[in-house]
Amino acid sequence: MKDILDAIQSQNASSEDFAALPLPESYRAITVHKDETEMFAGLATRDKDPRKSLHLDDVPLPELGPGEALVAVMASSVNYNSVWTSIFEPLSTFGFLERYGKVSELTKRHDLPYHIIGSDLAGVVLRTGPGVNAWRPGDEVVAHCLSVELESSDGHNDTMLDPEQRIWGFETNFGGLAEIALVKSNQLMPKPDHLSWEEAASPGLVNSTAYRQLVSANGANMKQGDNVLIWGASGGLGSYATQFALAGGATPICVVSSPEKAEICRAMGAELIIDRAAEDYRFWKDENTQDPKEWKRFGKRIRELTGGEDIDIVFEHPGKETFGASVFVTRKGGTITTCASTSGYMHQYDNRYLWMSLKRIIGSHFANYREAWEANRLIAKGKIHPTLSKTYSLEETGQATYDVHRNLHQGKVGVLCLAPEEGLGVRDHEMRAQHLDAINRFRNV
Ligand SMILES: C/C=C/C(=O)SCCNC(=O)CCNC(=O)[C@H](O)C(C)(C)COP(=O)(O)OP(=O)(O)OC[C@H]1O[C@@H](n2cnc3c(N)ncnc32)[C@H](O)[C@@H]1OP(=O)(O)O
Ligand SMILES: NC(=O)C1=CN([C@@H]2O[C@H](COP(=O)(O)OP(=O)(O)OC[C@H]3O[C@@H](n4cnc5c(N)ncnc54)[C@H](OP(=O)(O)O)[C@@H]3O)[C@@H](O)[C@H]2O)C=CC1
Repeated sequence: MKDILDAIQSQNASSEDFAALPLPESYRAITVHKDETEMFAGLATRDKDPRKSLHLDDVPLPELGPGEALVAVMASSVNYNSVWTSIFEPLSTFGFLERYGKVSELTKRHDLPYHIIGSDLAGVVLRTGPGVNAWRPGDEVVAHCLSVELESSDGHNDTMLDPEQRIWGFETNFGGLAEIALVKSNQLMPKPDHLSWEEAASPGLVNSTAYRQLVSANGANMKQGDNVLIWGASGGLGSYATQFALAGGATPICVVSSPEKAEICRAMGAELIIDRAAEDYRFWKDENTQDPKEWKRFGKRIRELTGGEDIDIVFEHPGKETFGASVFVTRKGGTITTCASTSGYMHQYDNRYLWMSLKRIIGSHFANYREAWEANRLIAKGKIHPTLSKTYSLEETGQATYDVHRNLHQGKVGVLCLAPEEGLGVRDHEMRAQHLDAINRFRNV
């Protein structure tokens, strides 16, 4: 591993040099264990502690198959799916691996008693399998997390519709929170030259998801002037949704839960901000009953901020807690686009406000190959910036995941895998200097 790291850090090793480097038989990786899936039985979601279920293990290097690549991972990031995996909710991910293992001889490799997690990476290609021509050992890359088989025509227009669509490192094994990862080569994209490894690794999953959910015609198809209500606007998804709204000429109405988070949104350029904690919205009277008066109070506040206008697009993900309010505050003909249900997936809303006002709910999930590529291109061009707030070592991934689970973080939380320290891997210093303030906006808040 040391030779691999030396070659990467030299920044001038050739593709042949990388191809000649021997690969280790094993590597360090963050895992959950199949025999521990019941360890939190009976505990409330909040009390399930990722620090107990995430392990740093030595694991054998998987065999490389056709169309695949082994990547030396310099940095990765924590996503909320890392939280779900670590608390075995809503399902243990081993069911996904078992199911994937049944697809073919090659996919059998994924069905193991341990699951190497992680759905983001920035690093360097070490080896490519048969049939890979677009990438070579030594290429500096990031990887998006869409894994598809593409054998069915169902996915040929939009790769997210493939019946064998999976999220790498969540529904497949050999993820990015590790020193080496196994990906399909069509997950690879060029690493933005002006970013460090940990900065480049942090946008992938959430940036692509926000791009499809908000910008793409497969999502809300946002246009100039739209009022976009963004829940968790300084969080993982929200920090990219806010940037897309601003960059696309829309008006974000950012919902956050503290003055510090409100300040981050202001620093991104947002002007209309609601602190849901300070204003104490209680959309639910009790576990089964919502309070439409609170939806109205929230809508009135939005109208105050916008000068009387309602919301064109709601960027939804909290789910149960907020969905009733989201449907209510959307304007006639507007769109609620949802990709998650952090606070509960059995939503309740008043359907009269949906049908009588011709609103639409759009389900959105990650991004297709092209959308992921376009989202990464915007990062590489410096039009959208990483929102990395803090970086942990691989050993500290449990703590990093705990922070996200408990909503103690801002933007994105990074993890150094092979990178010995932060700030390495930048090639285009001139471009970096142009965007330095924006790149560092979420740091140390
Ligand atoms: C990029 C990052 C993303 C995120 O972070 S997202 C957040 C994290 N992800 C999650 O929380 C999602 C976790 N996944 C799940 O909870 C489950 O994964 C799903 C609920 C999404 C799906 O459940 P399942 O059990 O895998 O599949 P079924 O499709 O519900 O299959 C159950 C049975 O129902 C049958 N069925 C499906 N559709 C129909 C239909 N229309 N009519 C009749 N039957 C149907 C199937 O065939 C199957 O049957 P048979 O059990 O016998 O195989
Ligand atoms: N389907 C897909 O493709 C994807 C789905 N997801 C899912 O989206 C969800 C959010 O992910 P991500 O943005 O990375 O997570 P983060 O935790 O980084 O950000 C979410 C933000 O939402 C806000 N929030 C949390 N709970 C509530 C609540 N009950 N009511 C209102 N606001 C709330 C918080 O902001 P504040 O406290 O400031 O209001 C929080 O910072 C997760 O469930 C994740 O699994 C994520 C990526 C892709």
